[in-house]
Amino acid sequence: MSPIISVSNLTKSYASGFQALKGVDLDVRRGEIFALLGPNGAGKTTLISIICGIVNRTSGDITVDGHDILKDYRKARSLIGLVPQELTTDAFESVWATVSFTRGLFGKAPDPAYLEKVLRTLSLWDKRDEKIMALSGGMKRRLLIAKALSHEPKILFLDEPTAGVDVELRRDMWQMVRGLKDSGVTIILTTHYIEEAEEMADRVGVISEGHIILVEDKAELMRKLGRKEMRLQLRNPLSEIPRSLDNYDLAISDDGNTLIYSYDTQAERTGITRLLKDLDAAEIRFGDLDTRQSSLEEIFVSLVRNGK
Ligand SMILES: Nc1ncnc2c1ncn2[C@@H]1O[C@H](COP(=O)(O)OP(=O)(O)OP(=O)(O)O)[C@@H](O)[C@H]1O
Repeated sequence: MSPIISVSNLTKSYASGFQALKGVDLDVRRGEIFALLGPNGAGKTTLISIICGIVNRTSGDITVDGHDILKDYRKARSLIGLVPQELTTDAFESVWATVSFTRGLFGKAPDPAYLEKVLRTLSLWDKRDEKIMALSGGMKRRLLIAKALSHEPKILFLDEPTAGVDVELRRDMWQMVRGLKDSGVTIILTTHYIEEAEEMADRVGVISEGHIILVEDKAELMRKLGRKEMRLQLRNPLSEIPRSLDNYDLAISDDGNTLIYSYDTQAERTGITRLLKDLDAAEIRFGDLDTRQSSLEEIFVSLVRNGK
């Protein structure tokens, strides 16, 4: 299937001369949730603003569902809903007027039943006659999403959708985004919260200093780069690791009570059986043992560090 968004060799230099994007290639697949991760200033907002036609590119090509975003701007833009980081709507408008107006801006015929469905999904139906200024922060965020959906886009961009949102609302928003995916909308989200990507994304792209340094299936990424740790609670504290165990990637906790063994999840052998034998030979006894897998956060931090 052809990608729904295709970006090739995209560059962006701002008027200041700063080069925010340095030759970005990216395909977004139809119907997926794609998470774009990157540290502050990496170029995430620049990239999505260019795809959405808010910022001009310097060079490169972008198509949205086959439509060139410059030559065929109106068509390309009509397929996209953008949820920006901040609300820019008139505070004196009502919720209903805002979503109706936005739909009209895209030249779509009125469809109160559709807008009602959107507002109900976002738990804003009861607030439809409220003025925006009377909404809570969480409701305002949901209104941004309702606005972005008002013209029935096929693609939804969410720029930091849950920044500064409490845990409960974050979970609600995740659920809502999953529901949108189920209804066939392709979703691209930028986020600082690795947990969000870990929870939601089908694929993850990492951007650093204007380069896409990696695009991968989330599950594959975690399998490939993930490391596991086995933690052994020692019966007697250790101050140093015996020489006989030099071949293992071992560390001791600060208090000396835990021995930590790191191993590759992809390696054919974990080395655990051999390690346990060698520990026995070195007369190191332990009580409890547990394992943990590295998180996407740890993977991300090491990627960005190495990608520089
Ligand atoms: N209008 C502008 N003029 C000059 N430089 C800009 C402009 N907008 C953004 N930049 C610079 O481009 C770089 C990328 O910014 P961008 O907002 O795309 O990053 P980001 O990855 O979205 O960051 P954040 O996570 O902090 O939102 C930054 O160094 C920023 O300072």
